[in-house]
Amino acid sequence: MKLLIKSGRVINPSTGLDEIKDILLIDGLVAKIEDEILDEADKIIDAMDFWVTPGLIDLHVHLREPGFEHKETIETGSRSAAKGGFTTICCMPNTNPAIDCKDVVDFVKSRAREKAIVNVLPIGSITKGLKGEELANIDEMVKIGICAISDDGRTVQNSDSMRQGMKIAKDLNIPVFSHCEDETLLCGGVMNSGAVSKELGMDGILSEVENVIIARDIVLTKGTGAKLHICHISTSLGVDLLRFGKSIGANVTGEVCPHHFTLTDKDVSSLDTNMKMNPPLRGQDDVEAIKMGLKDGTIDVIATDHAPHHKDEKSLSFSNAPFGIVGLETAIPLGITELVKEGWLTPMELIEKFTINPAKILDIDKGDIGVGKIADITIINPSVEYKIDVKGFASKSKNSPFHNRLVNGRVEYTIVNGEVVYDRIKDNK
Ligand SMILES: NC(=O)N[C@@H](CC(=O)O)C(=O)O
Ligand SMILES: [Zn+2]
Repeated sequence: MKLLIKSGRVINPSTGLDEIKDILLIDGLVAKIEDEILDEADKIIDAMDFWVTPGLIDLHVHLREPGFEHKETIETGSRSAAKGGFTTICCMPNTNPAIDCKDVVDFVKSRAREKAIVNVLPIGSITKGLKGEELANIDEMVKIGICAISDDGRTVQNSDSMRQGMKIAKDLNIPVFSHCEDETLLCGGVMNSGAVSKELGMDGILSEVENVIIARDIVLTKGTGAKLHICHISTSLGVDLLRFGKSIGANVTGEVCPHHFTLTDKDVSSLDTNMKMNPPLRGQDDVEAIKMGLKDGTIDVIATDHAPHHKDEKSLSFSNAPFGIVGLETAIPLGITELVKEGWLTPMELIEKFTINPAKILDIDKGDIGVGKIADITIINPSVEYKIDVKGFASKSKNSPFHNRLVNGRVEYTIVNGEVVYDRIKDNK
């Protein structure tokens, strides 16, 4: 099988390449990257005016299988990923049962093999049942192929358990993804604590809830040397703590989600439950700090925290609805609209945070277009303007705060192992 991508703007952060090129893919691998390729091919994609980038990698996705298939399945989540331009996604273990032992890892891997159209890398839990105390059998899960450990959705409240988990992760050379929330400070909050929560009469979530654990885990990684990755940073001080951690040589990286650089707690005023997620939408100062952190390289990765919930669950009152929003199909347009168009990031810097940086954290040979490498590639129209429409989402769930939002940028093709798994025109007929 030969696939020829013609005349696209190839943006490859790992080599700094940003030029118009042709790319030939043969049998799942990149065979040539040249100014002009005249070889015959089974299929030709005209990528004129489009960006051709390494396949996007999402470190933070909730696929909900096993246990919550009414929200999403590995199959539908992978279709949503493909439509969003992601060729590799890491799935969080807060399923039922949790991904906390060999059997559940096996199950996820075999479902992914049968049903997923993108690469799915399971994340194992740190503690059994995500209960934050007794460690899961991390060693046996690593042997059969988890890419990281995390209790995401929860924090390992017990600092000693977290430290022991980090020591094991360090020995096994896998990263620890930390969802940062001190439950003793939480007090049942449902949105950011501040003027807006007061006005609405809603219980607030202090920034301290998040910041205390970010600080704790940086301290713990400084001691253990484990590779720590801070999930979904939403606060200004959280960005400063990450910057400080890096400055003292801690082995730490961090991610932010598109909603945290696009929206603020003012958007919660409507009490739309699609504005409810964890961590919550914060203040304008936090949004500015996140954008500064993205720009100066403190924040390594943009991840979606794709958290599908059924419409009946999101129809509950704001206080009772579950935390979380879908994100796979809106990440690239929000990144282009809010960060590139507004001058915060160059296209190269944006793509870096979706490709080579997450690949480095996972220590996998992806996120880089090079001759001989696996052909995972995303093709993006960066300028087209349109309104996001949740009805078109491939995800089973539609819980997005971005319905009807005017954006620029759209994924045209997603290619995994040299095969087109998403073709906008063909797949939306
Ligand atoms: N982010 C969320 O609001 N929800 C996530 C859990 C998580 O990522 O913390 C979920 O699983 O629904
Ligand atoms: Zn989380």
